[in-house]
Amino acid sequence: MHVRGTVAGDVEVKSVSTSYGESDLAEVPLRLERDGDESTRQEPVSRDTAGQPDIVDGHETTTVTLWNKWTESAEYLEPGLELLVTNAEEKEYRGETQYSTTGDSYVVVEPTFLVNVTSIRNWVECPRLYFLNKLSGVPLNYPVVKGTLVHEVFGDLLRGRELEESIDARVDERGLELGLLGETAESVTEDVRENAKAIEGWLEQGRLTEEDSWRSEQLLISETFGIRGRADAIRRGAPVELKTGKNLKKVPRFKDKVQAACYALLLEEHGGDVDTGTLLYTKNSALDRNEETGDLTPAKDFSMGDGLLKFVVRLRNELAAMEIKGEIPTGYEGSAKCEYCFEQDTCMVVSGRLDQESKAGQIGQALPEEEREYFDRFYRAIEEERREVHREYAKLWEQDAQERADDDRALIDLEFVEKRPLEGGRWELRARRTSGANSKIREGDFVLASDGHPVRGSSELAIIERLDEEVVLTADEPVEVTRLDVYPSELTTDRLLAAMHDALLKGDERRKDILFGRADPEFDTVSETFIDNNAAQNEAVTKAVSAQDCALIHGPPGTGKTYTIARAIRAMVERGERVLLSAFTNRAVDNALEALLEQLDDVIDEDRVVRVGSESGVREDMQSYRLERSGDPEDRLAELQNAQVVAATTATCGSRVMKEQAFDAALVDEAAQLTEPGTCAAINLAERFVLVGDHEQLPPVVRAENDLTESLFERLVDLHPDAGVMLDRQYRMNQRIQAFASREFYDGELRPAEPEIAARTLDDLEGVSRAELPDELRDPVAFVDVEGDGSQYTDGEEAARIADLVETYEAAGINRTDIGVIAPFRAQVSEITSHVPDDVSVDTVDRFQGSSQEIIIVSFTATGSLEGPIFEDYRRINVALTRPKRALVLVGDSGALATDPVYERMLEWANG
Ligand SMILES: Nc1ncnc2c1ncn2[C@@H]1O[C@H](COP(=O)(O)OP(=O)(O)OP(=O)(O)O)[C@@H](O)[C@H]1O
Repeated sequence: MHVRGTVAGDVEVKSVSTSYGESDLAEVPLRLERDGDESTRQEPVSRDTAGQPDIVDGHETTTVTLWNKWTESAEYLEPGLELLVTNAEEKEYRGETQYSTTGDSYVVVEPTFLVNVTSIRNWVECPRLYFLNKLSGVPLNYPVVKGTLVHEVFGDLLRGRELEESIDARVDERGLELGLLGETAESVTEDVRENAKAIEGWLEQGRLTEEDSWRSEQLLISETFGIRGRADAIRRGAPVELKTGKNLKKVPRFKDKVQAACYALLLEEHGGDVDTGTLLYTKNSALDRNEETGDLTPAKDFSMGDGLLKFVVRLRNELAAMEIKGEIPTGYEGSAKCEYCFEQDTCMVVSGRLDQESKAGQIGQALPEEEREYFDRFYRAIEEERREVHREYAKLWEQDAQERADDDRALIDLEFVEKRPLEGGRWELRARRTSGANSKIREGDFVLASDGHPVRGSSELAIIERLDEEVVLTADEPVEVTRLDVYPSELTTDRLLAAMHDALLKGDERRKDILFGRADPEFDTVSETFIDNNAAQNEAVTKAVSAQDCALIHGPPGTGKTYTIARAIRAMVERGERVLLSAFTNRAVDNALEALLEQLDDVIDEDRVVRVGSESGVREDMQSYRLERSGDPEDRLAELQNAQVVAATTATCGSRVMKEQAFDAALVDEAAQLTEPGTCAAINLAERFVLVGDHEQLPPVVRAENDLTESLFERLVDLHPDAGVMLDRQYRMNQRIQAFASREFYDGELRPAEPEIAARTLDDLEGVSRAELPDELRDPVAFVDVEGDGSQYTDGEEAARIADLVETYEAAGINRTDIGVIAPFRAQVSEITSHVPDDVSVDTVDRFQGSSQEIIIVSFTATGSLEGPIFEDYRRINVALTRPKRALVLVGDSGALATDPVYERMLEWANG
């Protein structure tokens, strides 16, 4: 029986005498968890449990006794933490049902906190090392790249690829990284070959006996133990870990055993019975027998004892509890000796700079207090964001398939079509969609492809190659795919942390003075005219070009932000500077790049402009600028180094490759949609920076509510008003359309750039006459009152009315592709989509930001009262109302809207 609940009070640890001698025990008051609908709940399978375990639920508080070594985990317990005890024993005590651990029990603290296997491995080495790794990320260095290559070749060999072919292909794929490291393909090939020999020899042995069954790298998630990771390989159901180092002892290193034991736990949860683990030290086979003494066999097996598995769970508990409590490890938690640690210096520097307690001690001077306070705040905020990612993982098993689909996180009910082996041992999987449901899942995404359940079924990490009526995926191993789930990734969180670390601990002092408001940004004198028909744009370019530190360009909708950025970059390029162009989304990067290419036409050669990004992320017409990663290291390096303009998303700016680059200036578009550390990822790479954005439009997209919700752009606009310029002439909207937004969000300062813009109407479109429209639609702004159907997130009546409007416009000669419909909820987007023809674009505000249409129809989806979030943030309504050029139609219940002052003013304007 499993017992799960929340710690409800103080935990008492004590020693008692039993018939076996002195024993430790901890009494934990636990408020038992109440689970959902009994009939639909599936329980995880667990070690040593025949059949389905029962879970005790209800609301009552009981006592759970943890015996012996589990008292170590009890030490970290605090009220509010979640606890799971597997295979617990039930007993009656003074009329109360209580529970205690048995010999088969595991005690898991905060099981939904999914700890990565590599984190546990780092933690056992030293908890402080785990923290340092988390903070600074893994830099680009040869051992890391070589390690990755050897792992890739290992996977290829297991999938039956030929050794030399695999090495050549894998080394080729890493051309760019190797180039940056100054390596040649030949020397790396040789190095990898030496390591791969160990693998091949060992595989051969296995094949001789014909007993081996293999599979390559597998992603495993345990909902019971709160662990996830990717095992390098599984042989006869047992984990095999590859290490590119040497080990001349008979037995594997302890930390390596711990890692293999994590995979054993994961495999057991998936129905396995693991009694051994294998470590393969590939360097052993490259050593010279005459020079080395010891056991040179690469493969070391060990038996997977119960004690080790439990030890691993206790380690994981310690880590999870510290993270949940937001504590930072000091190193005293473990027994490692600092003098043997390669990271001792780094550890001391970080401890010194941040004034953290550390076993290694501190060196250097502490950062000013306000910077340490900033670090603490943002560290916490980023970790909260990580928790949200962990919650996303938990939803993989907490929600059923339909809930996942409704939440837009899965494509379900696919019909499996076929699996086809690809060259190089990978697989192509095909499935047919049985419904046209919308989903977040896009081509190029990593997804969990499963035969029904992403965690409990057979599942693989796959890439979506194509997504229309049919889904085409590629994966390492075949799976009869019937369902795809969004794969939650911590990569963004990891990069935010590293960007903050770099900005604070490696950042230039002057830069920090600016960021913390200790100094004012300075400007050179530049008297050139860059743009002669728009004074604010000209001032913005002048500020960008002359900035010694930073410039901030505030660009309301349609004011030529992209144009201004392009013009500024051209001026910088003409001055011989190297420039980084970045933005939050790939789409924005490509848009800006397109505008820039026009400007750069006669200024520099095309090959000096490089777009860094993945094939699926970069727009079709920008592919020719995309930096190829594979090929000869020297050529790849030259291509990047030669580039005077590099364009990449801010996430990519945090990649190992981009972190090696340096620029004179970084220009960041859509900066108001970026968190502070997200912005730092780009500006860390440059001497000075220019942020362009509009804090009256959408804020950063984050899961948690904390310091990450305000952009650096917005903060700096307040902090350094003199470094800012607001573009005040817009090139998009008819005068009538822009009036409300200008008044409400831009102090009435926004105006049409030219009389023709102000006077735009649908009459300007070919074959269109407003005279053919009903009276109420002739004005550029119209309000259509619909009472609505009373549902919370959808409104069928509004959807039907919108379908009529589309028909009316069509009858007046308007192309359907010129109409956009914006709704506040995805459910209403689906509802409207099912009412209107396919070529009308219907979406949420978030997906419309940055684009424009001739006609925009807004569905408010509010009935009766305004309770519940409609466009819950006024910035969303600003975006929605500023997308159209020639006509805007608002559809909603005027009674409900009039209850909010902003919407009331909107109604007055629309009806005016
Ligand atoms: N100084 C200018 N003279 C003439 N046309 C301009 C000028 N500045 C911008 N434009 C035009 O105005 C339109 C909008 O410009 P742009 O796309 O740069 O705006 P934006 O502010 O980036 O828009 P959004 O708010 O959608 O991000 C474009 O067609 C652009 O060519």
